[in-house]
Amino acid sequence: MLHSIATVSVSGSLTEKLTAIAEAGFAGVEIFEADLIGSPETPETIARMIRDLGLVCTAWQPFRDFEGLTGALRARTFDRAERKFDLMQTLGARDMLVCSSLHPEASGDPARIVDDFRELGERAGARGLRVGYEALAWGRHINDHRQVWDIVQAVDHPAIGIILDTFHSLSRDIPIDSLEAIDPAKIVLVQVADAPRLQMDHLSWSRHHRCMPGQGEFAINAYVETLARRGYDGPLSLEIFNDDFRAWSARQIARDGRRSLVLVEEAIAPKTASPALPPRAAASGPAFVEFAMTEAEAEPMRAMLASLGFIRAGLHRTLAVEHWRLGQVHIVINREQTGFAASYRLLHGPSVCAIGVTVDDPAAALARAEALGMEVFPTTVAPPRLPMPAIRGVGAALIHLVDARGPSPWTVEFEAKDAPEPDPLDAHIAGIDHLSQSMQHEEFLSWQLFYCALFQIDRTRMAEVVDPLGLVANQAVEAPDRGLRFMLIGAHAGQTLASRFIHRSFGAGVQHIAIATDDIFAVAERLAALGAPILEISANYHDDLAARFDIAPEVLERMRAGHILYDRADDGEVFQIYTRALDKGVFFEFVQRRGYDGYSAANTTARLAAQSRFRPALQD
Ligand SMILES: O=C(O)c1ccc(O)c(O)c1
Ligand SMILES: [Mg+2]
Repeated sequence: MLHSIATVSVSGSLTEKLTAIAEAGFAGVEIFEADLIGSPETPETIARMIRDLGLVCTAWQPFRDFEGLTGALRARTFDRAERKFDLMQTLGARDMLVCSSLHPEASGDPARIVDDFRELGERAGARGLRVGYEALAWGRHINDHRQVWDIVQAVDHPAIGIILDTFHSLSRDIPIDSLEAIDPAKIVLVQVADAPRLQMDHLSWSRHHRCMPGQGEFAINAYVETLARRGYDGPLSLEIFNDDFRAWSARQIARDGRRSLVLVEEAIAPKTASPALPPRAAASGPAFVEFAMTEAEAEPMRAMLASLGFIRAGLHRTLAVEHWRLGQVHIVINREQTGFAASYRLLHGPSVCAIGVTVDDPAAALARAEALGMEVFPTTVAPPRLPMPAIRGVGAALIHLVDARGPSPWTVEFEAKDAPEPDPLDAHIAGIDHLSQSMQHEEFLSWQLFYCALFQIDRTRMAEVVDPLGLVANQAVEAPDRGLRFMLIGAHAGQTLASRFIHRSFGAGVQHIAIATDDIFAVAERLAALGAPILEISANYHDDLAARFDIAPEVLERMRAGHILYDRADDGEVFQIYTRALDKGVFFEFVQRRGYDGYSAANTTARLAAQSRFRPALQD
């Protein structure tokens, strides 16, 4: 199916939109009326631009409030249609989208509507144009594609067909098997948009919360699969009204859109979609987290790591790079003064410049990333360094793809010179539980799609969490065995912890490293002995725990003393300890899960309140 997108889906001027759309590899574009009206370019110039960019104009849209009128109003609307037909011919658009009427005077009488479309079909057909009728979910009389299909059949005109839009059908829970009744030859266009399931009126839901297929909760794949199986092979066109997308980079959003359509096709026909697309990468977990810092910045970092029980396990054989280890948690401090890490440090300050993810087949994962338009970072290294393909991830930091079956970088690249014995805590640390990445809310859906496109990883439900200075969106993506988990934090503009981090680091990145333990009380004791900078939790929190749960008093006292957070859900429970942030940047968590797979929103709120005590005072 031809990949198309409506100009309303991306930000900027019409020419910026068209450029971004062509760059992302779309073949078609729907010209949205408001974008054309707002453009200083003539329709002739825009038509030339569309052609020069190698695009076809899939449709001109929307033509509103057409059907069901009488007298002068009816005459006027046909006159308006003729003018738009002129425009379409200049633009090189063959198809017009007519969306169902909201006009207060419009009649819902099907016979009148059929007459109107028959006449419009005559006029369009005479010019070699077509009209597609779309049911808006909030249309005054027509708000269901089954009604439109009845009308299109009754009109029975070669220039009149149906336009389907997944949002309008699925937001109204219209059964997908109703599509089986539609003659695919009569489908002018299929618009695709996903959305989260929200309780609100359809118009607001549609105009503000649509998202790319795979970013929401609608059964887009089943919808498109039904149409493809029925023989529809016309355009698949994204039409995404989304407040964040309007405020973000047109290029990024267009790229995400293309990626989402490739993924829909992969899901419905895995064999035929694209031979260059290896399957999603099986990832077993984070292999390491690499910090870029200067020597002066490395000193407090080392002190922090040592206070958490990490030991410096090795020094790189050729570079100013250190390997720190606690259990199976590997931290790298890169103090090189040239190269990627140094450039990253210059741009973002001391921060996480790369993470490693262990995958079964790095070459296939890299090929998939490339085929999905992800940015591959060139890495050519000489021994002793191991080749480790890399792609750009959140905040332009690298994701190194580490071969699960390859040699260990810790023994090949590093030398265990003067390494101390592991800390007693070592035996209680399994590995990294998850990494949290803070980002602007506008890019939140983009990174969610990125992870789900590349890895065998799924999303959990999005949660809104309260920071004392604003709401933040939290959404985890996790591998089926939960070996690899990322928590994505979407910060709205403001002073929240996540926003302050983004300002501090000049962009998105890893803010929080959660370490899995099997004994939180052993951790609490050891951290106290080592003098770790523990985040102090309000006594009110532990009083509330006593009210909510039946916890033995002596256990509760140990939690209070160790600043341990606790939650229980179903049959599981979770214990958490947080550290203060290092230089307003990254902080650590120790987490013990007992049959608890979530990310306690209540504890996140308590933790954010505790962290908020260290922010600068607000200015009036
Ligand atoms: O929100 C609207 O008005 C609108 C316009 C055109 C469409 O195709 C659509 O799905 C919605
Ligand atoms: Mg639509």
